[in-house]
Amino acid sequence: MLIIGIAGGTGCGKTTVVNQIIDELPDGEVGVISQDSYYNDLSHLSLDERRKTNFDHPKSIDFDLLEEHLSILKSGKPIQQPVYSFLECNRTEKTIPTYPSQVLIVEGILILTNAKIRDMFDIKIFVHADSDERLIRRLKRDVNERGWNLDETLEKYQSTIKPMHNQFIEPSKEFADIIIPNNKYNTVAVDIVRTIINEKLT
Ligand SMILES: Nc1ncnc2c1ncn2[C@@H]1O[C@H](COP(=O)(O)OP(=O)(O)O)[C@@H](O)[C@H]1O
Ligand SMILES: Nc1ccn([C@@H]2O[C@H](COP(=O)(O)O)[C@@H](O)[C@H]2O)c(=O)n1
Repeated sequence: MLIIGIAGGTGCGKTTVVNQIIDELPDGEVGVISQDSYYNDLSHLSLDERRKTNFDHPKSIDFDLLEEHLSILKSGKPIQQPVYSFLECNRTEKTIPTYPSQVLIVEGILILTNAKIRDMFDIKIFVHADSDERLIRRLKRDVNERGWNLDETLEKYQSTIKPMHNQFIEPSKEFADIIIPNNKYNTVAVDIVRTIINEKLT
């Protein structure tokens, strides 16, 4: 199994790049795991308390479970990937059966910050977009899709998202084998990654 890790700050375009990569590949040959599925279970907190959680710190992620799941998939067995609700700020009771595949993409803001997870990747990619681009994309998404208003998003950006990005995410860029500039859609970079994957699949 070839495991590709794709990191980068919030709004840099990780999900978009992953979708562009897999869009033209044969169905079911490339599996995808999102770091978001592995946010800690916060069922013991009220929704109000959960909404105040710092979701940009490495401690917010259950890296032990992610590591266990990657090992199981590597050994050829399926896992039950947790399903995360951004509106509830918590894992749901649902899981998605995820089967071993020849190629597995793992994406998330913090995945290159954890040494054990990093070491499981054959290829490490960091998607870069300037912070103003990322903030604009993030504002639109949080307000339209994730249940936050403009003031809440800006407050969160200044109090946690930006400092956590500078402390943990940006420094993890040094572990990347490939950096994809993504202020604009980067079809050349996407084609290169797809070529690497196709070589593995043939
Ligand atoms: N290169 C790009 N140029 C303009 N908008 C983009 C680009 N890449 C992604 N977006 C948009 O930015 C938003 C965040 O992208 P997404 O892929 O969800 O980022 P991430 O997964 O890194 O948080 C989405 O609305 C997406 O359509
Ligand atoms: N309940 C939550 C949990 C996380 N976030 C934010 O998601 C960002 C990471 O996801 P990307 O798709 O942007 O990579 C991260 O910056 C968290 O602040 C959230 O808003 N709500």
